[in-house]
Amino acid sequence: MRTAHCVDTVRTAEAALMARLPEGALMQRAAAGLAAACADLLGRVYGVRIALLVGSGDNGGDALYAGARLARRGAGVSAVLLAPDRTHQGGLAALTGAGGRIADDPFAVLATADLVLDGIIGIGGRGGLRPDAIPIARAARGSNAVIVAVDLPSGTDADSGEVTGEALRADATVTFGTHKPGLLIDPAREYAGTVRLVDIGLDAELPSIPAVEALQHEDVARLLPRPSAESDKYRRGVVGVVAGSARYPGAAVLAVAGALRGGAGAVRYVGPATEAVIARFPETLVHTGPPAKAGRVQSWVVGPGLGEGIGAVPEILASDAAVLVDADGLRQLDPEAVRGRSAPTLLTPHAGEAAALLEVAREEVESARLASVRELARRYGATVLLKGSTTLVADPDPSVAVRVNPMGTPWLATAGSGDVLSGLAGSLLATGLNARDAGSVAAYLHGLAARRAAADGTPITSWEVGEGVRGAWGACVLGGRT
Ligand SMILES: NC(=O)C1=CN([C@@H]2O[C@H](COP(=O)(O)OP(=O)(O)OC[C@H]3O[C@@H](n4cnc5c(N)ncnc54)[C@H](OP(=O)(O)O)[C@@H]3O)[C@@H](O)[C@H]2O)[C@@H](O)CC1
Ligand SMILES: [K+]
Repeated sequence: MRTAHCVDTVRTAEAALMARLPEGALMQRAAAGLAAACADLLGRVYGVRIALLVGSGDNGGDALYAGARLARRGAGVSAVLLAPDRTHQGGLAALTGAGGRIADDPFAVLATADLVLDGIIGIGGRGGLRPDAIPIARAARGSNAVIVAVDLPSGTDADSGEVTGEALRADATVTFGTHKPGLLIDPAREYAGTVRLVDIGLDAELPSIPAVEALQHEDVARLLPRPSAESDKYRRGVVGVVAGSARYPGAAVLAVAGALRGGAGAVRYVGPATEAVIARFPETLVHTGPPAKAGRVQSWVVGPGLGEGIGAVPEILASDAAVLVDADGLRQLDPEAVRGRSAPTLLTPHAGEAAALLEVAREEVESARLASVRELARRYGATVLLKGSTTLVADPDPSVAVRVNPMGTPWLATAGSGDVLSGLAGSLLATGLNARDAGSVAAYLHGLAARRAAADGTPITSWEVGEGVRGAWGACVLGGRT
């Protein structure tokens, strides 16, 4: 599991650790890890030209001490001081003592740099870059240098992943002690590039429950259902899929495709697209009457491609099975009917649907994804999976870590992929996973399936994503064992 903690938590942990260590020890650990990461990225240090962008805080101090280490190994290091009268004095002395210098002309230094270290602001920053830093950040981005952000890309918000002004887009970020939520959540994540975590000994001081966490192969492998010798199809779980319409029969087929690959023992399809479903998947149990008469299920998936036919939603919400509500099912969703449920409930909106549920503009959701998913989970008293390039899954209990899916790919932005995801997550719910695990494991498998299918750089269809779930499942189980 990759975990991320918020700034206040990091500060508290840092204070507890610092109280036991000699002054400056933490910054030296950070700088040593940062310098080593830069050396790895560059492949060599001697003769390399490095520009440090140095702000007024300790983030700049890290950059200066790392610059001093690299200068001692033969790099030509120049520091661009954005707040000359508030520069970290110890760091500056270390840099000049190691042969580094203060840049007279930032633009000339940036034009020839091989590597730029962004130490403008770290976890103490507020808002985007200030006006004096903007032309310098643009010159850095416009150069041929590799840009390495210190702790986080300057101008991005550490806690929320929001980017409210201009920020410096990095090729790599070296972060200290723990990930920050913004390094995992869009839009800030896109500015971070490849993220490397440097251990500075903070782990023992950090709370065991992070703010945000991301599953990895071994976590998924641990959560995936496995049938036992006594399992029959009913004990493995039955998922009911209420999806599709005369206008959108394909949504039913794709939701069933996902459901068949999520580990449930049987899939019941309820709706008008029985012929299309059976033609593709003869193993599906089909029913054309109301869901209540379809037979027992452990979970319902309701919504994909229903169009105007959303009459079954209240009936399904009133059932005692786990319920996943997606797409058209989210329209006219009654918060009281959702909040009153005792069985697990998972809502799976994309940004537009989430915006409608929150009665805000779609851009507001996209720019504040973490806050939006938390607010939806709170309002509906349900687990919410907010789809997107970094899909988030929030529990209604705010003390539970929000899961972020690290397996997204832009190729998944294709018609029908959400239908596959709903079926898959609903199937995992039927096997007994709780809503947060079902949603986050489904998002992971779905993303991994898409990545594998698009590995050769060609566009993929939602059908192929469904087909790829088996391979993704296998990759997690095999990867999880190693
Ligand atoms: N915690 C840890 O475990 C460890 C932390 N370490 C390091 O310390 C870093 C945190 O250092 P920090 O607290 O000094 O804050 P930091 O981000 O450098 O600067 C904030 C200053 O910048 C200013 N400012 C604010 N917004 C701004 C903006 N938009 N644009 C421009 N300036 C802006 C604001 O001052 P103002 O100008 O508002 O008076 C504020 O005082 C952390 O990220 C990590 O790198 C490691 O060394 C070791 C372990
Ligand atoms: K930074």
